[in-house]
Amino acid sequence: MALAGVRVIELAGLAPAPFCGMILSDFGAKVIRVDRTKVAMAVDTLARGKQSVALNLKNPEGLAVLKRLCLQSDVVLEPFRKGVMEKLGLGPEELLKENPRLIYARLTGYGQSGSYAKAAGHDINYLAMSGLLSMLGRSSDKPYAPLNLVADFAGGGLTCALGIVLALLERSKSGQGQIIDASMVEGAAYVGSFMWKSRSIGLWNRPRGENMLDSGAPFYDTYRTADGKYMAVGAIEPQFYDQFIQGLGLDAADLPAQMSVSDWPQLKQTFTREFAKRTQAEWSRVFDGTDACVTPVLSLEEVASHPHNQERGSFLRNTQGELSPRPAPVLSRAPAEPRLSRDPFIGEHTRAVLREFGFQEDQIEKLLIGGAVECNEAKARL
Ligand SMILES: C[C@H](CCC[C@@H](C)[C@H]1CC[C@H]2[C@@H]3[C@H](O)C[C@@H]4C[C@H](O)CC[C@]4(C)[C@H]3C[C@H](O)[C@]12C)C(=O)SCCNC(=O)CCNC(=O)[C@H](O)C(C)(C)COP(=O)(O)OP(=O)(O)OC[C@H]1O[C@@H](n2cnc3c(N)ncnc32)[C@H](O)[C@@H]1OP(=O)(O)O
Repeated sequence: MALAGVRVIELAGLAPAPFCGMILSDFGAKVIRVDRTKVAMAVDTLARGKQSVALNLKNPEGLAVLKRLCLQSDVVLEPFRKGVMEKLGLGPEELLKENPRLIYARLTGYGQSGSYAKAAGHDINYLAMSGLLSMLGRSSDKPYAPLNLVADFAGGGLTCALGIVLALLERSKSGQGQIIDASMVEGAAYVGSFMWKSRSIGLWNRPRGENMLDSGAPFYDTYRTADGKYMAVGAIEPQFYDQFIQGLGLDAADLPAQMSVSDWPQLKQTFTREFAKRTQAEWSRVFDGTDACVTPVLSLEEVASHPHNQERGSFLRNTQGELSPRPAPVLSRAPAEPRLSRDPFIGEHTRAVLREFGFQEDQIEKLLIGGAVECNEAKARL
């Protein structure tokens, strides 16, 4: 796998950093998640392939353990508010001084500088600050966040993983580590570069929800079918639009021109009426095998059994029976090999990891007794 041999210390966080860690793990890195002690249950649902060590960072011995793990690793991934790691004495200056090859990734909402740097926030706040949220939503409705996909995951976890991979690549030439300042505001804005840069061609001249790609256009929207499901239409180019109109059983000569914006509301009504006449399965049979760019809106329960996804093996099931997307993209020689075993219990690998990092048995026992670390091997064996 592409990242085999890379050792990552991931400080447990909420959603973006766990996703970043899972990407690295899926592609072969050894990812050790540092959890708190005395926690009943892991809230990281993106823990595929990770190991868990439970350390009490408010205990000087626990802190010393973390420092040792970081100094013997390639990457540290931290999801805390600006200044937390420095307060612990584990800021990048300290660690890079002792391990100059270390890649120190800091995944935050607002970045390491600026007046918001220390403020609490979540995806919706970062999305709002990126400018993108103002663009998202239906006509005459308020802005609408598409789950927490854009800032937390695309602009946060994924962008941070890209930064780590770039830093690893650069380190293979320079021998030097570096600090990654991954701000979800900036990551989200960057993911939205097309929106920014396509303003010059007038793609976003109209109010929210009234442009071609934001559900304003009748040929780029979803439509309800007779069985209460939906079809997605993305028939932008004229040759594909023609096939769409044909599939609906309409005659283009009876309709206004595709790009006549003032006629879009009327066209939407026509398409709405037509789609309501058949079920999703019936419309899928009409459009499958054409270039009309019309597809069923599949539920999470349906995606894995759709023939196309099934043929490619796009979803995988772990040993617990849970279904999830397989890692993307697919590399031809060194593809991801995601683990199918269950996620780790908190502290399941404390002892094994400490041994691997050179701690002696008597030292481990002392750390356990003193409450600096916690071990849950027994729970894992039940
Ligand atoms: C929209 C998403 C978030 C969705 C996540 C939801 C899925 C979950 C959110 C709440 C969860 C529920 C909740 O926890 C209650 C239940 C708990 C139960 O166990 C499970 C069920 C729950 C219902 C649970 C269910 C789900 O998990 C939830 C619903 C997002 O947008 S995520 C993006 C958030 N933003 C960022 O990540 C940006 C960077 N980070 C930050 O800005 C801050 O970290 C943040 C997120 C604002 C949190 O601030 P906070 O004040 O809490 O922390 P920090 O200032 O960062 O400081 C951390 C302190 O913790 C100390 N520490 C860390 N590790 C250890 C350790 N091992 N031992 C000891 N101490 C530790 C660290 O030293 C800091 O201490 P100080 O404050 O003293 O410096």
